[in-house]
Amino acid sequence: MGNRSLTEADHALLSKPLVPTVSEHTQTQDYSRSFLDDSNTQSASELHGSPQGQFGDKALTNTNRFIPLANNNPGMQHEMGLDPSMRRRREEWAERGAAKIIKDVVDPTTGELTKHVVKMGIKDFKFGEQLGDGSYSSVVLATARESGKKYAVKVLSKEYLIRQKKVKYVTVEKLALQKLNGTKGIIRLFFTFQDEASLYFLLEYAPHGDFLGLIKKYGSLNEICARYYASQIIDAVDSLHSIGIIHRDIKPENILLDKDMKVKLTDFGTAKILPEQPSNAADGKPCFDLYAKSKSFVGTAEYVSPELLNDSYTDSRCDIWAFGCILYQMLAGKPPFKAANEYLTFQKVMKIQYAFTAGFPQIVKDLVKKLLVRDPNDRLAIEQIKAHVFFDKINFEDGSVWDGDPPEIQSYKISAEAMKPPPKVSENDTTSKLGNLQLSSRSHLDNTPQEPAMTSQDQSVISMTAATAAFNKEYTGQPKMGNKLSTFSRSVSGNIGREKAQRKVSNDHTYVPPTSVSTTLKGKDNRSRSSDNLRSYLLQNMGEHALLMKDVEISAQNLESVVPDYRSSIDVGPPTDNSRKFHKRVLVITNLGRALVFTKERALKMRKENELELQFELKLNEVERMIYRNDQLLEIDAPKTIFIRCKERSVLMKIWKVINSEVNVEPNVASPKRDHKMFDKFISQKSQNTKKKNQAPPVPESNRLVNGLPGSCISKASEKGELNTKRPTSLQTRSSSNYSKLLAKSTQMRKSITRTNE
Ligand SMILES: Nc1ncnc2c1ncn2[C@@H]1O[C@H](COP(=O)(O)OP(=O)(O)OP(=O)(O)O)[C@@H](O)[C@H]1O
Repeated sequence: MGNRSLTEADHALLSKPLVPTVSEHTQTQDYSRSFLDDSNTQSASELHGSPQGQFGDKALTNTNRFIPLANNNPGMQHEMGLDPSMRRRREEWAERGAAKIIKDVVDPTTGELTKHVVKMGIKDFKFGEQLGDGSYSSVVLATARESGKKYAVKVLSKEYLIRQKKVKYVTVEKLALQKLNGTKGIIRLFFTFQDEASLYFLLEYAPHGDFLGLIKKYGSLNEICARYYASQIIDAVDSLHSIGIIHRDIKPENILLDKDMKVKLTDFGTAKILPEQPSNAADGKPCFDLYAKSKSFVGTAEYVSPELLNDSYTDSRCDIWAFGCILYQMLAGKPPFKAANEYLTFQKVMKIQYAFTAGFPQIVKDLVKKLLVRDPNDRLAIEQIKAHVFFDKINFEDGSVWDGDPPEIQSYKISAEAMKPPPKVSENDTTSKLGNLQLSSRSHLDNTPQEPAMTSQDQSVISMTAATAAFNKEYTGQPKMGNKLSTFSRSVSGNIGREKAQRKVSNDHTYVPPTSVSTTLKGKDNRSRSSDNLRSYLLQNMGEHALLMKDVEISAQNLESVVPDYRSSIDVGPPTDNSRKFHKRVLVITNLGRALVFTKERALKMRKENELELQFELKLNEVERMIYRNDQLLEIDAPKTIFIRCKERSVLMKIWKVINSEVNVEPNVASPKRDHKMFDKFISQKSQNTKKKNQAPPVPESNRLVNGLPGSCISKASEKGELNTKRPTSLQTRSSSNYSKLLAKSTQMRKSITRTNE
């Protein structure tokens, strides 16, 4: 044992076994009384004379964790070789640390049902494989000797908990799980017991592992799967919040999949249990202040909310942020904020610097954009999430979200459907859905009403149609390059700014095809109308939302002059930082063939950036062939022919790949010299170069940040480079003040390194 003297909480933990917490109804068991008695509570004086010191120290000499070994008869094996006093201690602990369960026993002769108190401890289970490893526990599969039922046992070393000052996490976890007992979507805690070295949480076994494993296995999840799991996750989060519990570390590893492949949230060690507020609600429902600020630095870098990093607080809305990250991850296969180390990840989160992957489904994108919002007040509330058009077919009220069979797991594949803008939902529909979700009954909405004036659906419709209308309007005028692009370019500040800008252009929420456009810009003559090398003309409007442009041509020369640092960035995303500049050059080809080309120009003197946007749409099912005219020009033959010229061959290749994945048209290589191999070679070279360019500046060995913190703070294991292969770990080991100091230090260090490199 370490030298640190025990705190009151430590004493309590060590002396008072964690007692049964929940009821488990089986034929023979009745655990309806979750807490039986405290008779096994040990006094402080007893504690000092307890076997803890001797046995615990011995058991924990080599490891911080005591993990029960897979065994068939631990009683026998373990007792062998123990000296009599140790054996006595062990027996004492088996008695003292056992959980006491009330069991219904049927008398075989009389048939009478009587209640028996049964003690359950380590000896009652066969331990099997290790299921997982957390930052302060190991989780092992256990089979009840009597019933053969499988459980997951979370094993926590007492000494480790005390040494690492994590006793309170265990207490919180136990209390939270007790409070949540029986709640859908939450892992069930049956009971807890302890022996001299460890605490044991007997948990419901989730045989399908964690959600991260599922995403990794399939690479991503399609919309159907994402909807299924996201609806369960958000419903579970809703339940937590309504019971006054904030999870604060929601991430795919903490979402388990039970035997029916349904969601079970776990790991409540860093949860916040809110005190109940006086309620005058007629239904007598408990009331909690879900907006109460908490300053603890908890969570996991990739899922931590920006308010914790920027303003050092969180409230229940950090769970909504994490939900947004996970939703993104389901479709994209990776979290939105991810960098080489925690420090860089934090930087991204703080700046809300993320980008949607190419082909990200529009409807989910619309929702994610409203979740990954810096200001928690602007983030959708749970009721608004549930009312989002993505969950249109989900009934959150009747519990059916938990009833249906899970869909066949499939990875996300771009489709024409996915690229459609989110359907317009009338305000009435949304209001009634929100109403059905009993908005008013939610305490956090009672306390701080959010303004659901504009639904997410409305906003997205504005966004999409206004973008098109804006484009049409601007493009029928004189498209100009560079600084002259006054009407066409815009400085974008986040999605909201962007939508506002678009709304300015189109005051109407619905898109009216601008028929005049097709007549003003028609035929090859239009090329000469352009004052620069960027030529485009609109042939006709197809359908309600389609905008078909022919001969969109961006000359390599032009691209170079407009975008000196134009690289093969194929990505889509909102402006990527908060400096009100649109930094990304984006080319997106959607399945509707809607291509957006964003470029930027930095006028050095003016320190201004201009953005240029081109769009065209073509119907993929009408694509007949694609031809590489040369390595900078791709011809797409459909009823109308589209030429895309771009200096970047990899861009063209990507376009071809995206279109090809839908239409299966082999590209003809016009020039025999340039075959696919050449393209591939070029692409791999290019991506290597791009990777190099995008890498963070080299950090001197001595100053290297490990896990976001100066290397000196980190143990050797991390320095060996295990960091990147590890799953994201929770930050709960650092206290808020320590963390702030370290973050400040690493920020400072980073700055000086960057300065040096500059
Ligand atoms: N009930 C369960 N059934 C199956 N596997 C489980 C169960 N509980 C936990 N696991 C596995 O063990 C891992 C660690 O569990 P858990 O997150 O509860 O530990 P922790 O020490 O609290 O971790 P963290 O570092 O996230 O705080 C999980 O990611 C999961 O893979």
